[in-house]
Amino acid sequence: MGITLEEAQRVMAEADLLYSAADIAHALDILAASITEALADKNPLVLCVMNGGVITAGHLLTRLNFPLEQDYLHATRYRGATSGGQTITWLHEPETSLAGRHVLLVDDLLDEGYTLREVARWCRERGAQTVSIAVLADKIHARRVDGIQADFPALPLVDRYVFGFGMDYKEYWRNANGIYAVKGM
Ligand SMILES: O=P(O)(O)OC[C@H]1O[C@H](OP(=O)(O)OP(=O)(O)O)[C@H](O)[C@@H]1O
Ligand code: HPA
Repeated sequence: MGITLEEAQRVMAEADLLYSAADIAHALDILAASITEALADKNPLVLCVMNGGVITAGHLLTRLNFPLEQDYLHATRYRGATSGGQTITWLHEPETSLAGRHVLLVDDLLDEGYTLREVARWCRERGAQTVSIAVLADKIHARRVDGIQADFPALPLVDRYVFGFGMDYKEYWRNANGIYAVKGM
């Protein structure tokens, strides 16, 4: 599953930049304003969906200037591959009780939707009063499963395989400070 350093370097050298760091910062400002309007008086529990959600959650949280609690979960479908099955693997459940809470899930990407649909269902099953979803990137295609959409999408994405700002190409380049599309994918 791993790739060589040379492949990682080649993928970056050949990639198309879709959104720069400045584009993302601007989109996150707007996203934070929408979330503030909806949740500022709701004492929300913000759950970062690891791993991909970590950078978006970090940048978003510093823009939310109201009382909230924060925790994380790790649910994965792709596990370092570039295509995933329909089964979600839980690697970590949040410690904080969800009962009666307004839960905001924060992730990098809504693609086919299996991951966040399952995570949202799991949160409701544990008694969350409401579950809303914030994503940095909302991929536009017809493969989205029924019953899932982002309440707070920051940026629309073309139907290509992307990396950066939390999203990985075979576990590399989550650290890229922008959103890039892999050449030919
Ligand atoms: O909408 P979907 O088609 O389900 O795909 C989106 C999910 O896939 C990625 O996670 P991944 O399973 O790669 O786990 P990771 O965050 O640990 O990389 C991403 O962070 C989303 O959670
Ligand atoms: O395009 C993608 N990039 C990275 N991770 C992903 N998980 C689902 N789709 C993607």
